[in-house]
Amino acid sequence: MSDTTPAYYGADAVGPFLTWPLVNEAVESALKAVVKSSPALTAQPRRTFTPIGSQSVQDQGLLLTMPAFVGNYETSSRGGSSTLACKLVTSFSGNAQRQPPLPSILAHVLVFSHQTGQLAAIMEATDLTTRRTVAASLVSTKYLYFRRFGPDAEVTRPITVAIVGCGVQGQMHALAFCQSFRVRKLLCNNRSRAKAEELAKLIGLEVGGQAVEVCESSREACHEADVICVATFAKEPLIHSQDLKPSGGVHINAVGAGEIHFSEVAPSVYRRSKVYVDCYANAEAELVGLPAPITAEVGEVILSKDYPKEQDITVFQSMGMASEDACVAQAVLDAISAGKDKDE
Ligand SMILES: NC(=O)C1=CN([C@@H]2O[C@H](COP(=O)(O)OP(=O)(O)OC[C@H]3O[C@@H](n4cnc5c(N)ncnc54)[C@H](O)[C@@H]3O)[C@@H](O)[C@H]2O)C=CC1
Ligand SMILES: O=C(O)C1=NCCCC1
Repeated sequence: MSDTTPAYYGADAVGPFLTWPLVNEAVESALKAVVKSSPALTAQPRRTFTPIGSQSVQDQGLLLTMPAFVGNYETSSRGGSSTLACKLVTSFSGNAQRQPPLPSILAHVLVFSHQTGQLAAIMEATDLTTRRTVAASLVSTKYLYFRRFGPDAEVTRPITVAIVGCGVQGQMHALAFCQSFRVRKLLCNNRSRAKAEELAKLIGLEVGGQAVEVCESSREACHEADVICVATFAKEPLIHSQDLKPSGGVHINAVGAGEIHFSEVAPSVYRRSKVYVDCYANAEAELVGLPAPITAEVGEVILSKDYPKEQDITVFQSMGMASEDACVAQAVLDAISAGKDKDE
């Protein structure tokens, strides 16, 4: 009988493969694959939320189950690829206050053979989750912000970036945006100043010569920003219409969530904005009450090239979707087995 024990890949085994080219490509594939008109075959049922405790869901913790099949999606290395996976992820917003602190978001992805249904691998996916979420913001910023200024703007155009919320997501957004785009200034704000200062220090160490400012308020961080990334557990809005650059031409990656996904950004901002999502199906379930209509899925914009206008305010309402995790996990597995083949 063949060995059916799934391979286990811990964080140390997965980490070296989570490069920006790999993660960005896999996430862009997933964003396109969920679009109805795409040639890929995607099944991404609604994720489930299991609240732990009976008081405030957000304070107690959540377990999310996130299944997806993405069939026949495009990759540069393999042509058409398919993946079947389910991510199990917990969100405990109090973890950062523990001694020693733990990440608020912890995850594993189970990857199955899409031909036999056998469980092929279990992959630690905490860092994968962080990076694929940042990749969704990078890809969205490329197409929803930069492309409004022309085909090479993501390489040529300098931007000022605000990071509101300097936890795991905020830190990784800051690093990746400075490494991927021409960031002339990075403005950081966090509820506790110490975290914003920690991030400024990290950027100083990792990205030589980067101009960074720690701001007392989210307003101060946002007032001259072209691109804003907000990733907190705030239940009340942190970003208001009057905080934005008066000239318009602003893109917001709204990544975090309080009790609802859109709690960090004020209704006054949504009402002035074009709002884009990763996936309509999730939005139907998870963005009930969003104060503005949804303009399109990000994948639709990539495929149609129907970019926003220069002065538009755009919001990428990032919920996170299972297809992103499945495509990234599959790309990591492919890279691991390509490495093994080379060694043999
Ligand atoms: N859209 C997506 O795909 C994903 C979204 N997330 C969300 O991103 C957010 C941040 O996650 P992490 O960075 O991992 O968490 P974290 O705990 O590492 O960082 C959260 C940061 O937000 C700040 N914060 C918390 N509550 C706040 C409040 N009420 N007002 C202002 N600031 C507050 C904290 O000081 C902390 O620096 C969470 O809401 C999480 O659920 C996480 C993973 C994927
Ligand atoms: O997509 C994910 O993964 C998450 N989304 C919302 C918050 C927890 C993790």
